Amino acid sequence: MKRIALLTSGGDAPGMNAAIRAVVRTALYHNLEVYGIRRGYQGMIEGDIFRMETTSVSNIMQRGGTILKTARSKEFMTPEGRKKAYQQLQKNGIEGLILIGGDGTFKGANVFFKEYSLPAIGIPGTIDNDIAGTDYTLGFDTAVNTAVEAIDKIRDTAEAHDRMFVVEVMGRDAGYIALNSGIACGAEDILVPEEITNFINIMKRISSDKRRKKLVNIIVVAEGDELGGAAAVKAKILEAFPEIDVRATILGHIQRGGSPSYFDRVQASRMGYEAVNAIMAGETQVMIGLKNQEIIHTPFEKAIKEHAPLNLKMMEMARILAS
Ligand SMILES: Nc1ncnc2c1ncn2[C@@H]1O[C@H](COP(=O)(O)OP(=O)(O)OP(=O)(O)O)[C@@H](O)[C@H]1O
Ligand SMILES: O=P(O)(O)OC[C@H]1O[C@](O)(CO)[C@@H](O)[C@@H]1O
Ligand SMILES: [Mg+2]
Repeated sequence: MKRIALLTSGGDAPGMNAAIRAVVRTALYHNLEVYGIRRGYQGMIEGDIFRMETTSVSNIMQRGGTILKTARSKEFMTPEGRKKAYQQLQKNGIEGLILIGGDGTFKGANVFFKEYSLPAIGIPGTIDNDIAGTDYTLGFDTAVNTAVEAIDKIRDTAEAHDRMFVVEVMGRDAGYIALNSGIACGAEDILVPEEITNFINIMKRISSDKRRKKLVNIIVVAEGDELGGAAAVKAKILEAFPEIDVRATILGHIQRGGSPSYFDRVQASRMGYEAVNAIMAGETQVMIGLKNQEIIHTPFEKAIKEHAPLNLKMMEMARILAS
């Protein structure tokens, strides 16, 4: 293999730039030519491809976002779109791909490989931490720390006013950010999509807190919880307790930005380095992941079929510790 290409796709995540740097520098060390594709699969379709050198990745490790930009491409979901993408890769002599993204990105890679047999290696980059076959996805650590800093600030004002807050964190179908930021901030309740929320229990807890004059309450809800987000949960609380002073806050995209933590930078460096080694060794359709702190290779098929399980024992622990 002489020439590979690299892209970031789906939601951006802190640490993507550190992974890009690791891929480019490792590839160049092994005399592989490396091309960057801007805006994920959409840029692949449009031929937005450029040669990368060692200086292309200088001074990017500490930056959030992705210098390659990212996108969600509807066109790549169609056979015609993927055909155009393949033609662009052929035109540029690309023999292998390294993809940094979430489960959707690897689903796309899987379909693409079935059609065109182009080798591809994945690096899990999503703040959601929801990919099976890895304990960790890039960006999760930074995103949780951002959420924790924000919720701590919300608790200050909640304490000052004796108020209840419902705080919505990201997680379309995953409760990792909610569970971990909730534990770290001592949230009184944590609502996640992986567990059916028992609202009766929440009402019982609020009644008992009221009896013992505990008025400050933080409820962390993942955006994908079946009850709905912060606004829906607030409305349900007011239905049951119209007298309670409650506010809803949506943390939103603040969780996706910012300088990556040391942990995200180190894991991104390890994964980027390993992705190049894997593609050079002739591997394909595997995602580089972490299990028990060690690098592992997981087939895309497995990574996309399952949802990473949430440790529900930690939900129970969180309830006991916050009681
Ligand atoms: N079944 C599929 N077939 C072809 N392409 C797909 C498929 N699923 C996803 N893709 C492509 O991958 C892109 C990224 O997927 P998606 O938007 O789900 O984000 P992701 O990679 O899961 O990241 P995140 O969840 O962190 O935002 C999609 O915009 C689409 O172009
Ligand atoms: O606003 P966008 O870019 O569609 O992304 C929102 C989604 O992306 C994620 O943050 C993952 O990156 C999800 O948790 C969230 O639902
Ligand atoms: Mg996803």
